[in-house]
Amino acid sequence: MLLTIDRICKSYAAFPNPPTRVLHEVSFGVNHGEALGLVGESGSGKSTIAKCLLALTRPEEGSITYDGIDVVNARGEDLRRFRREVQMVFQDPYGSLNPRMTAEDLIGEGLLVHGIARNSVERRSRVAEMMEMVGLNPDDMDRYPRSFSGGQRQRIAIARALVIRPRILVCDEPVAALDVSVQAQVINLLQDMQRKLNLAIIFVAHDLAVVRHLCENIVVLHKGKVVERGSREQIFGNPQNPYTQSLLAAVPVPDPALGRARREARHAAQAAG
Ligand SMILES: Nc1ncnc2c1ncn2[C@@H]1O[C@H](COP(=O)(O)OP(=O)(O)OP(=O)(O)O)[C@@H](O)[C@H]1O
Repeated sequence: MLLTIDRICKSYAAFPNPPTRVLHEVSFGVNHGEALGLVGESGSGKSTIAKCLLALTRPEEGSITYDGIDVVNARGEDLRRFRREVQMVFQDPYGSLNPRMTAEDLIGEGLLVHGIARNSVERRSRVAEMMEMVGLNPDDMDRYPRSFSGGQRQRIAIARALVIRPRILVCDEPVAALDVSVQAQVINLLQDMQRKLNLAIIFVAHDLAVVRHLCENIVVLHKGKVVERGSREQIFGNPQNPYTQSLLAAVPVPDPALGRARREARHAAQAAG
């Protein structure tokens, strides 16, 4: 496993009330090059997990291990390596990009911060190469975010994360703010990057339909607990947990026979208690 999350628990302070626990012994792992979907409704704890595994907040219990690094207690060179190799794309391409920075500055920032490009010429050429890779025109690198469309801004955010060649990309609802037609393009781009760069992707979403195309494995979260995890085929073809079944009921089914089989399986599971 490249990243292992082992029984993490997290509470938030709720003064004057006692702290509220929002994650209960959450465990899962991600392999090299794997796309994993983390799915659950609003408030189920997805973003809190993402923050824990990016070392932006600390769980009170449990451990997170990345390639031999104890993420919760990492310091110095270990923390720097972790911050370089595990990158993030946020939901809102409008809010996550500094409007005063050009595409070149935004995409090239990580090269500066991590001391990867030796000079501005090399940085510019790496930015141009990355822009091409994500389907942007390098001639546009002097433009500001406001002059790009929503989908293009998300491509800038993806290029910005990938330019320093991370091994894991954590995407927190990366297409939720985009038009449906643009969502598929961004998901295809992520899949393309996953394959080309042997990138592991943790794709956080409230909607199972969104993870279906990209993610080989899926973790279903409900009220801060993992209620089911399995391959895409297991989760979509033979879901065991009633909560997963209810999430699936909201996903449009292109194949009527599959829809019927799924309804029958759901009724059988309900009858069995
Ligand atoms: N900083 C905070 N302080 C107190 N409670 C918080 C904080 N952040 C999140 N919570 C609570 O923790 C729970 C999980 O929230 P979280 O944002 O992780 O869920 P989510 O599944 O990502 O939801 P969404 O899809 O709406 O972003 C919720 O009940 C939320 O109200």
